[in-house]
Amino acid sequence: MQDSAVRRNLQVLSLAAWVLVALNAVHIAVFGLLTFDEPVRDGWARQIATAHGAMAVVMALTGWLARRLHARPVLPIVGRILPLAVSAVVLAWAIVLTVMDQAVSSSVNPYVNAAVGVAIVLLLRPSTMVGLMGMAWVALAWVLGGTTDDPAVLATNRMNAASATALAILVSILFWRHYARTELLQRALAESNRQLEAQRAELEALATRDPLTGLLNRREFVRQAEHELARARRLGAPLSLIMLDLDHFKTINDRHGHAVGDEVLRQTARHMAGSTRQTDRVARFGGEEFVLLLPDTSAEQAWHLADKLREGLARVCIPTLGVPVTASLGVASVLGTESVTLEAVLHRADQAMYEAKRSGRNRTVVAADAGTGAA
Ligand SMILES: Nc1nc2c(ncn2[C@@H]2O[C@H](COP(=O)(O)OP(=O)(O)OP(=O)(O)O)[C@@H](O)[C@H]2O)c(=O)[nH]1
Repeated sequence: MQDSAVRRNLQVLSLAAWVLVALNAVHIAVFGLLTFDEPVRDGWARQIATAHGAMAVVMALTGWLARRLHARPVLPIVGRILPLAVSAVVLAWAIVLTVMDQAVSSSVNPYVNAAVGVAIVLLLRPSTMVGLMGMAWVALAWVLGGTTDDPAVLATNRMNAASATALAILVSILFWRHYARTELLQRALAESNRQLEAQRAELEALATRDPLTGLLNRREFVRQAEHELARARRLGAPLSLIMLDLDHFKTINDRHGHAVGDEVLRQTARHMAGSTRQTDRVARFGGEEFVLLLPDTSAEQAWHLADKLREGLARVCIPTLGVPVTASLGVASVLGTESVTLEAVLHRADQAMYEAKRSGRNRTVVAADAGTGAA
């Protein structure tokens, strides 16, 4: 049986078992206190009280076990067979009670109650239910043959039990079908939720990431940088930007092909992302141009990082290239107190980067108005 049905059975059993214990207690009290002058009736009342006592112990154990097993992440085999075993025990017990009752009445009520009770409380596969109830009815019909002398009473008891058996099977099948349909719907819903979530994540990645390098794209970078700039202004904290442009990238493309050019871009992106803090933002701004946003970072600290990046880039190994990759970097910083737009800071970093290109490439320049001068 599916895990969900077994778990649902264990959950229901952990409560239903205690309800049966309470019913057993009421029966023990009533039949234990009843006294009759006739020894047959007196003996019958003791037997009923004893049978309920035995069942109370079984059900208390069942309730305790079902609760423990239900909490387990992986269901052990005992958890899987418990609901079926309990159904069989309850039906066997009801047959015993029914036979005992024949001493004072001709009813099959205990069997009827147990059959309908099992059908309502537990979710069993239709084939299991048919087998179980079929065997129970055959057993009852057979033992009644030994305890009932009147053929009319025997016939009506067997037929009443057969009707209860059929009713229990019908109820059980209806419950099972409802469960199976709900389970299927829930699975379909979970699957479509999973697909929706995957599509949402994919769309978000498409909207915010550069597909080649996986870095933030320009639009998302600008959105996040605006937010960081406003935060820096509010807190009076410094903020720096590094603009990085690969040197002679066109030559790399022309000599080695676009695939190698793309690999250089990917390795550069990996190098940049791997050299920065989690709070920093790295983006591919377009072509072979990258940008880094460094919150809470002064111009001097940013220069150190930029130059470390530049030096590290030469060690990024692309075997087919033969020569090291180099880049020109521009650094611009703002103090928290400064009222400046993101566009203006980006422009300063861009100017500094072009200054690095002009003065020979493979170097880092800090924008003059950031206060540190060129390096
Ligand atoms: N492989 C590859 N090349 C790209 C991509 N985007 C832009 N490029 C190429 O990058 C090259 C940039 O060339 P330029 O702007 O002349 O710059 P450069 O050759 O690096 O020269 P300097 O910046 O002055 O050192 C162009 O050839 C573009 O085709 C890309 O996604 N993949």
